[in-house]
Amino acid sequence: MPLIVVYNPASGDRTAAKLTTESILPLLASHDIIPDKIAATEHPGHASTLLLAYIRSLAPSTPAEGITVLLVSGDGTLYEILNALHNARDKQEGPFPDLRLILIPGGTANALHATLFPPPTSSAAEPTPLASLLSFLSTTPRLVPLTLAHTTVPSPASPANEEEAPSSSTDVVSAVVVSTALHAAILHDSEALRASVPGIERFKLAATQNATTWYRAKARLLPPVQRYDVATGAFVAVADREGPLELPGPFVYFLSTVNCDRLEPLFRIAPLRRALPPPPGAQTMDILAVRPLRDLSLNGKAGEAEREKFKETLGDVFRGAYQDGAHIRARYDAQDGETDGVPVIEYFRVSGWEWIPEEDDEKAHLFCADGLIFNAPKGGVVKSSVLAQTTHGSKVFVYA
Ligand SMILES: Nc1ncnc2c1ncn2[C@@H]1O[C@H](COP(=O)(O)OP(=O)(O)OP(=O)(O)O)[C@@H](O)[C@H]1O
Repeated sequence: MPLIVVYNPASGDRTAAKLTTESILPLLASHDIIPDKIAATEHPGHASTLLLAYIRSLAPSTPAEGITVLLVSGDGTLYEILNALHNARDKQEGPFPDLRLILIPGGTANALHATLFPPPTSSAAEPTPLASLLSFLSTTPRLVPLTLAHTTVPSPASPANEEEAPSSSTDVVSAVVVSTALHAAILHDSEALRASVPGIERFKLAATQNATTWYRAKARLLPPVQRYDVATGAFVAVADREGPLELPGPFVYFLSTVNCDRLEPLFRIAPLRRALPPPPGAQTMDILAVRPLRDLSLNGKAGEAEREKFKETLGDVFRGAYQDGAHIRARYDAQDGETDGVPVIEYFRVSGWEWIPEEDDEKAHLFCADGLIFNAPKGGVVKSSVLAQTTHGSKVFVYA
C-alpha cells in the first residue's frame, strides 16, 4: 500500500522535523519500509495540496487499496487534509482512496492522538508518541474508523434586489470538535496568544478572559436524541418527538465531538465518547451544553452579579474535566437544599445540531471547527451533523 510521510515543522513545539528524521524514518527503515514520499509542509494549506497531488499521481487501481498517510502534526493539519478531500470530491472522477492514518502527535493539543492513546491513570508507562506507528508495524495492527462531522453556515440572506449576490456558505468537515460559546471564544482568543504562550497554558488564559460571558442563542438537537442520565449512568432516549429538541439559551458552553473524549491529554471533556461509546457503525455525536439559568440559585437573572457567581460554578465544574471527566456528575443545589439538583452539564448524544444565535449577540456568532474559528453571519444558522461516509467517498481510519 502506498505510504506518504507528511510533517508540519511549524506545529506545536516545532519538533516534527527532528522526530521524523531521527526516530520515525529510522524505525520504518529497520522494518524495511521506505516511504514513497516524504514532505514537510511549507505553509498553511500545504499538507492538503501535497496529499491531493500524491493521490493524483497514483495508479488508477489505488482507490480500492487505499493509502497510508503518516502525519506528524497537530489536529489542524489533519483538518486541512480532510477538508481538501471533501472539497475536491466533485472534481475527482472516481472515488478517493481510503486513508489509513499513522498519527504522530506534533501539535499543541493533539486531541485525537490523546484520545486514542490517553495518559495513564495509574503508574503505567506514558504512551509513546510513536504508538500509532508501532500499531502499524505490529503483527496485529488495530484500525479505528473515524466519524466525521459536517458543518455548514448558510450565506447571509441576500438583499431582495440583488439577484446575483455571491453565495459563500461555509462547509467544513472535522474529526475532533465543533463548538460555539465559551470553547469557540477560547480558541479565538488563544490564537492571539500563540506566539507569546506556545503551550496549552494559552487555553487557560483565554478561558479566564471569557469566564463571565453568556451567549444568547437557541440550539436544536437533531433526532434521534439521547440524554445522559447521571443517576443511572446510561443514555436514555428523549421522549419520541416529531422534530428536533429545542434548547433555549442563554448558554455558557456548547460543544460537540465525534471521536474525541478529550481536547488535551488531561482535559477529558466528553468522557462518555470512549467510556460509554455508541454501538459500532452508529452515526452519532456527543454534545455538552451548560445553560446557567438552570441554576435555580440565580433566580432566572442574568446580571453582572449572577455572571460573577456562575463563573465560580463553572470553574469548579471544569476542574472536574481535568479529573478524568468528573464534571459530568456535577449538580446544582436543589431548592430544598437536601436533594440533588439537575446536572450542570447537559450531555446529549444526537445525529446533529443547529445553533441559532440572537442577531445582536456578536460573540454568539463565533464557532470553532477543529481549532479553526468562523464567524456566522447575522441571521445565519450553524448546522452540524454526522457525515454519512457514502457522501464523503473515502473512509478514514487511524492506527491505534
Ligand atoms: N511551514 C509552515 N509554516 C507555518 N504554518 C504552517 C506550516 N505548515 C503548516 N502550517 C500550519 O500550521 C497550523 C497548525 O498546525 P497543527 O494544527 O498541526 O498544530 P497545532 O495547532 O500546534 O496543534 P493542535 O491543532 O494539536 O493544537 C496549521 O493550520 C497549518 O496550516
